[in-house]
Amino acid sequence: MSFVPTAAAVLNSWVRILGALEKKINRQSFETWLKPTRFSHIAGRTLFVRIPSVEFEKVGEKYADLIQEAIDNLQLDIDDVTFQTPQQDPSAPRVREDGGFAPLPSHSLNAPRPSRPGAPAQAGIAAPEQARFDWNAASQLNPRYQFDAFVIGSGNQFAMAASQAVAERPSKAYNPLFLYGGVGMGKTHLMHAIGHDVKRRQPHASICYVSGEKFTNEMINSVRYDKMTSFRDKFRNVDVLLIDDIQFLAGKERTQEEFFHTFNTLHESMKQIVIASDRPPKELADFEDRLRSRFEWGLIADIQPPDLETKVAILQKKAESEQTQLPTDVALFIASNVRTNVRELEGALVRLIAWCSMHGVEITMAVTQQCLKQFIDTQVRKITIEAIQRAVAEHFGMRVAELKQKNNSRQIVVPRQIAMYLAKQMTEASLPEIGRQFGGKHHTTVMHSIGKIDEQRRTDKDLNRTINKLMETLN
Ligand SMILES: Nc1ncnc2c1ncn2[C@@H]1O[C@H](COP(=O)(O)OP(=O)(O)OP(=O)(O)O)[C@@H](O)[C@H]1O
Repeated sequence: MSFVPTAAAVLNSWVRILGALEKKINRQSFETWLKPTRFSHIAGRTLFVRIPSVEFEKVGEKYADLIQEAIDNLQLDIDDVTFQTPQQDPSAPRVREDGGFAPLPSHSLNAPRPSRPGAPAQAGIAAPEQARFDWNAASQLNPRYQFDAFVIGSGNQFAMAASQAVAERPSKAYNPLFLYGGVGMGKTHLMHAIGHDVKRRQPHASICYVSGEKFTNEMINSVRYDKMTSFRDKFRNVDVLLIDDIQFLAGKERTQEEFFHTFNTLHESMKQIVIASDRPPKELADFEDRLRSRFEWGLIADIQPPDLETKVAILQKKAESEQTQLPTDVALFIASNVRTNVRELEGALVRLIAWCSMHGVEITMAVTQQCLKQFIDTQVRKITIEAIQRAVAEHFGMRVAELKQKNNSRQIVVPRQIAMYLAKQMTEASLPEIGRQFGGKHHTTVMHSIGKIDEQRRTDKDLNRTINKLMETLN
C-alpha cells in the first residue's frame, strides 16, 4: 500500500520548510521576511503561503533556491509555492506585522464603544461576585470537545486558528467570530473548545453555550411566563456567548429582535460572541439585515469538508482516545468509504470497535468490511434529480416548481444552473434527461448552464462553497 501522508504532515509542510530555512538564513532576515508567513492550503501540488502584504511577494524570488532545496531535502510532494496576501485570498485571515492575525475589516471593531444605558460598564471578564445566572453550574460544555482533540486539516485550519485566537484574547481578537460549515464538520466542537480554553485561562469567566433553538424556546417561555427580565439578564451578562446553529432563528422576528439587543449589549461591553451556522451570513435567508451585517463585523471562518488524510487522522485520534489500535489500511478504508461528515466517520468507528469487542476479535480489514458493509452501502445510495432540486430550492429559499419554470430572472437562473450542474455531477442522467426534468429545457441549454457553473466555480469562491455545501447535504 502506498504511503498516505497524515494531515499533520501535509499541514506542516510550510512549517518544515521554514524550519530548514531558519538554519540557512540570518536571524534578522528570517524574523522579518519569513516568520510572518503562514501556511494557507495545498491545491494539487501547489503550496499556498499567506503573506501579510505585497512587499512579501519577493520572499518567493529571494529565497527560491533555498525553498526548493528544502522541498527536495524534505521530499515533499510540492512542485510550486505561491505567496498570497489576504486580499488575493479573501477567505484567509490577515496577518499582522507581529505575526498575529488581525480582523478582516481594517478598522478596529474591538475598540471600546460608548456603553448603552444598562449595559455593564466594565470591559473584559467581570468579577465572580456579580449576581448573575450561574453558567458554571449549568455548563453545557462537552469535556471531550477540546482544541487538542481537534484534528487540523486544510479545510478547518483557518477556523481552528481563529478559534484559538479568540480563546486566547476574548473580545480582542475577533468579535464576533462567525463559524460556518456543513453538518458534522466540527463547529460545535470548536465552540466548546473556545469555552474550555477561556475557562482554563480565566476561571471566573461565565461562558454560555446555547443553541439557536434553545435560545428561541427560552425566549418564548419567558414571554409566556412574563420572565423577560431574567431572560435578558441571563444572556446579556455573560463573558463569552457561544451560540450554535443560528440559522434556526430564520424567520423568527421576535427572537431575532431579542438576539439583536443581546448582541449589542455584549459587543458594546466587549464580551466575546461566537456564532455558528450552516451557511455564511449573507446566505441567511429570512434574517434582518442589521443582524446579518453585525455577523460580518468580526471574522467569518468557514470549515470545509475534511480531505482523505484529515479523515484518516481523525479516525486515528478517535481510536487512540478509545485506546484502540486501528490499522492504517482499516483507517484508510473507512475514510475513503464514509463521505465527508465527521460525525458519520466517528459513527463507523464506534460501531466497528463495539462489534469487535462484542465478538472478541481484532480489528482487521476483513472484519471491518463485514461489520461496516451495511453502513457503507447506505452511503452510496443513489442521488436523484428530484433530491437535487429539493436541496437547491431549499438552499435558495424558493419552490422546486420555480426551478422548472420559464422564468429567466437572475434569482431563478443561477439556482437552476447550479441544480443542472449538480444533476450532471451527481447522477448518471443524460443532458436531455436533465433538460426534461427542468421543465423541458433543450439539452444545449443544459450544456451551456453546466459549462457556465463549471467555469465560474473556479474563480468564484462563494459559488464554489455553495456547491460544496449542497453536495455535502445531498451526500
Ligand atoms: N477536525 C476534527 N477533529 C476531531 N473531531 C472532529 C473534527 N471535526 C468534527 N469532529 C467530531 O465530529 C463530531 C461532529 O462535530 P460537531 O458536532 O462539532 O459538528 P457541527 O459542525 O457542529 O455539526 P452540526 O451542524 O450538525 O451541528 C463531533 O464528535 C466532533 O468531535
